[in-house]
Amino acid sequence: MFIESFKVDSPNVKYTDSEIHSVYNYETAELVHENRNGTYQWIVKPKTVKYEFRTDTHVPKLGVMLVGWGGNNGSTLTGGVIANREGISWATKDKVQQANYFGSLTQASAIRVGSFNGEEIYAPFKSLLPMVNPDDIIFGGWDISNMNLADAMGMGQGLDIDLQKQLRPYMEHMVPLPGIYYPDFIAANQGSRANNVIKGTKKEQVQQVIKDIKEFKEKTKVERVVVGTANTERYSNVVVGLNDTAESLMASLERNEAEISPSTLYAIACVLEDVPFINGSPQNTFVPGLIELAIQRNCLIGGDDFKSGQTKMKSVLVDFLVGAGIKPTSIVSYNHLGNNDGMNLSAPQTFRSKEISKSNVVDDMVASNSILYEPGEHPDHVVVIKYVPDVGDSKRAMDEYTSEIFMGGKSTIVMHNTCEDSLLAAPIILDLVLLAELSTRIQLKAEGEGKFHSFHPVATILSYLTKAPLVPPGTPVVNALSKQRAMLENILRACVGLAPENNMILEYK
Ligand SMILES: NC(=O)c1ccc[n+]([C@@H]2O[C@H](COP(=O)([O-])OP(=O)(O)OC[C@H]3O[C@@H](n4cnc5c(N)ncnc54)[C@H](O)[C@@H]3O)[C@@H](O)[C@H]2O)c1
Ligand SMILES: O=P([O-])([O-])O[C@@H]1[C@@H](O)[C@H](O)[C@@H](O)[C@H](O)[C@@H]1O
Repeated sequence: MFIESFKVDSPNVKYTDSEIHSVYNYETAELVHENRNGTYQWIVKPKTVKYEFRTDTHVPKLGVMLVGWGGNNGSTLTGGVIANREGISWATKDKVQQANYFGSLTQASAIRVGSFNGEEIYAPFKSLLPMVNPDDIIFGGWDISNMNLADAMGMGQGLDIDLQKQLRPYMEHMVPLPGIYYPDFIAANQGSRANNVIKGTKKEQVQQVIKDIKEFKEKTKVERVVVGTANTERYSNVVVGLNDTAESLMASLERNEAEISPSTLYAIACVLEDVPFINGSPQNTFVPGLIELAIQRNCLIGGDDFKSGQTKMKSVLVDFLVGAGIKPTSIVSYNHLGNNDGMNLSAPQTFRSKEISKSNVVDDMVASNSILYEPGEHPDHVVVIKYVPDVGDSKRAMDEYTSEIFMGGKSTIVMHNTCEDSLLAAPIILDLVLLAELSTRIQLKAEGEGKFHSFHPVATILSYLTKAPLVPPGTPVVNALSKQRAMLENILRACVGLAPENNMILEYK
């Protein structure tokens, strides 16, 4: 059975007019290596840590400003939210289609709440804690192209024509603010777009972005703003004295250093303005100096690179294979597509950013099983992306997974996936901004800690949505999709006094 909402009745949770306060016993375990009876043994010591969570239940009016707003994903997301907000339906060659948020974890997935008269009860994921209603989001942002959002949506080829026609009146007046443009960081084929750029030094550009954010807040009266990047750049060189610390990065800004990328400049502006910043693109926007700056100023940053298609599937399949004791020995991921990101990725330097973010996704799963892999051993892993204009946003992905099975056997799994790239990514962007905003309303305190505090500013909680999760120094990177989703759901369950979903359903055993 499915219910729309619920409240928890437990001594571990208290609802007030302004917050949800919960107490949660976090069950974990620590190991010691001890000499027991003359031989060393690994001893596991279960440990319970009492946490308290406080969630501010005031849901703010949210503004979302996208870097690359006039791109395929930015225009598609904007159009999709307007279509949902206005209840637009449109004719396709198959049927009359209603607007929906399919592909969004927060808007279209469910959680198991418990049982009622022996029946399993499920509820919307978004019913766990008060979240922003995406229909209410106010969009804005920057682009190096001054194309209005209606025309940009048309270029994107993601949304049906009849829908685009209905959306045009809402979007044709939306024009991105001038962006920060340095051709060295993107493919040369992007140069023809650059007719809408902020002049001045890098410091002046940062100051302009801060001014843009302030003016956006004033004009729209939004209470909170979250910024996301949506444009692929080449990696920035990380250099001691240039961007390795917050101090060196800010000094480099003063010196107008060429190696500070546009996306890092936007990120600096956001951190200085205490605006959560999400990197949906593959490059290392978050150079060490920027990470240190965000930590110093306790400003949420999250990324990298939306996890939407091949890589999302890879983080499921490799987890299944390794978890089943099957040894992947080669993984070949090929895709071709014809959208502007595909054209941008046709340059070696920008492709390299994507190759990195798509390749590291199996590292944690491989490293978790020394029965299958010797230390340092890993599958052959190849990523190929080709630009084929004719297919537009309809990405064609082909993956081949070869594994060793029982007694020298071989298993080869081949997958083919065709999808509109922007229709996969847009709901991911939505989840990222909604969950980033929600996480800034959550405070926690472990036993022994004197006071409540926010989550660590490097938002590991968002890792389910990113190909290459950004984690605080020393934190393990988890890419397995099921673990990432369970982590996110269980943290939100703890905030409302529900136990982690352990799938044991002992009542039926
Ligand atoms: N399925 C997906 O579409 C998917 C999945 C994962 C990641 N991504 C990433 O999301 C990002 C956006 O994808 P897209 O399809 O919308 O790309 P896009 O090329 O259509 O849009 C990028 C936009 O950014 C603009 N831009 C470039 N440099 C800029 C700058 N310095 N400042 C402001 N604007 C700038 C461009 O003019 C363009 O309008 C890319 O980095 C892509 O790799 C997309
Ligand atoms: O999400 P995913 O399918 O693994 O990876 C995709 C790439 O293969 C594609 O070429 C690129 O344009 C998209 O931005 C996305 O990053």
